Amino acid sequence: MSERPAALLSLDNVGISFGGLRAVDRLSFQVGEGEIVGLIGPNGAGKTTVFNLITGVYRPGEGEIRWQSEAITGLPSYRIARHGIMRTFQTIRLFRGMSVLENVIAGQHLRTRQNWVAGLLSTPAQRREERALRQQAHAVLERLDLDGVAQEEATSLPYGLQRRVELARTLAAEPRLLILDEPAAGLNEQESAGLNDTILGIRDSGVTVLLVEHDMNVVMRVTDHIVVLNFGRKIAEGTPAMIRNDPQVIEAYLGVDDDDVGVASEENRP
Ligand SMILES: Nc1ncnc2c1ncn2[C@@H]1O[C@H](COP(=O)(O)OP(=O)(O)OP(=O)(O)O)[C@@H](O)[C@H]1O
Repeated sequence: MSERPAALLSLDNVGISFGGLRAVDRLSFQVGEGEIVGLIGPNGAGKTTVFNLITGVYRPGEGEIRWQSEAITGLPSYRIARHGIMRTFQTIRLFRGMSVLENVIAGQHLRTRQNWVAGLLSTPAQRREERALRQQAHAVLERLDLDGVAQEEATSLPYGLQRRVELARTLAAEPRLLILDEPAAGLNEQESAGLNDTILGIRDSGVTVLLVEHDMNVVMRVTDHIVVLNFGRKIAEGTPAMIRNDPQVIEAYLGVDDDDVGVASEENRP
C-alpha cells in the first residue's frame, strides 16, 4: 500500500454527545497534505457533526483536533478559518442583487488586510489591492469555467452554476483545506461528472480536500482515501478499492441503496 502524505489535519479520539445521543464517538483519522479524503456514511452517521467539530461550530467533548502539529481543538470558527480551513455548504448562500464577480470578491475579504479607514479614504494602496483582488477573482472564475457569467446576477443562474459560484467564492479565500459538503447534491449527471474534474483540479492547484458526499460516483472516482462512519463511529477506512469491498461498509449501506457502494467497479473508473 502506498504511503500517505504527512497529516495536515488530524482528529484523535474525538467525541461529542447531544443529550443522550453519541453523535461522534472516539473518532480518529487524518487528512494528508494534498489528498482528497472522502467522509461517507448513511444518513445520521455524524458527517455534518464532524465538519462542525473541525470548523469550530461545536467543541468536542473529548479528543484533540490538530492542524499540522498545532492543537486547534475548541478554537472559535474565525481562528480556525485563519489557518485556511474553509467549507462550503449544502444550501446555496449567495448574495442577492450581486453579480457572480462581486460574490467572489466578497469571499476574498475573509483574507484581505484592508481596514475600513483605508476603505473610506480610498488610498492608492487600497486601489492597488482592489485591482489585484479583481484579477485574482477573475482567475478563480476562469478556473471554474465561470468567466462567461461573471457579470450575471448570481442568484438568477441555474442551480448547478450557482453551486459552482459558491465554490468559486470559497476558493477565492485561498483555503489550504477545503471542506466540501455534498457538492454533488442536486446536480444532474453531466454536472456531477464535471464536478469530478473540478475537485481534481482544485487539488492539483495545491488545495487539500475533505469531501462529504452521497454520490458514490464522485466519491469513488476522486478520493485517495475514504473514512466511513456509522452511528458516529469509524467502521472502515482505506483506499476506494478497499472500501468498496469492505463487508462492514456494504452492510452499513444495505437498505440505503445496495448499488451505491458497488458503483465503482473497475470499468466505471476513469
Ligand atoms: N445540534 C444537534 N443537537 C442534537 N442532535 C444533533 C445535533 N446535530 C446533530 N445531531 C444528531 O447527531 C446525529 C448525527 O447527525 P449528522 O447531521 O452529523 O449526520 P450526517 O451523517 O451528517 O447525516 P446526513 O447524511 O443526513 O446529513 C444525528 O442523530 C443527529 O440527529
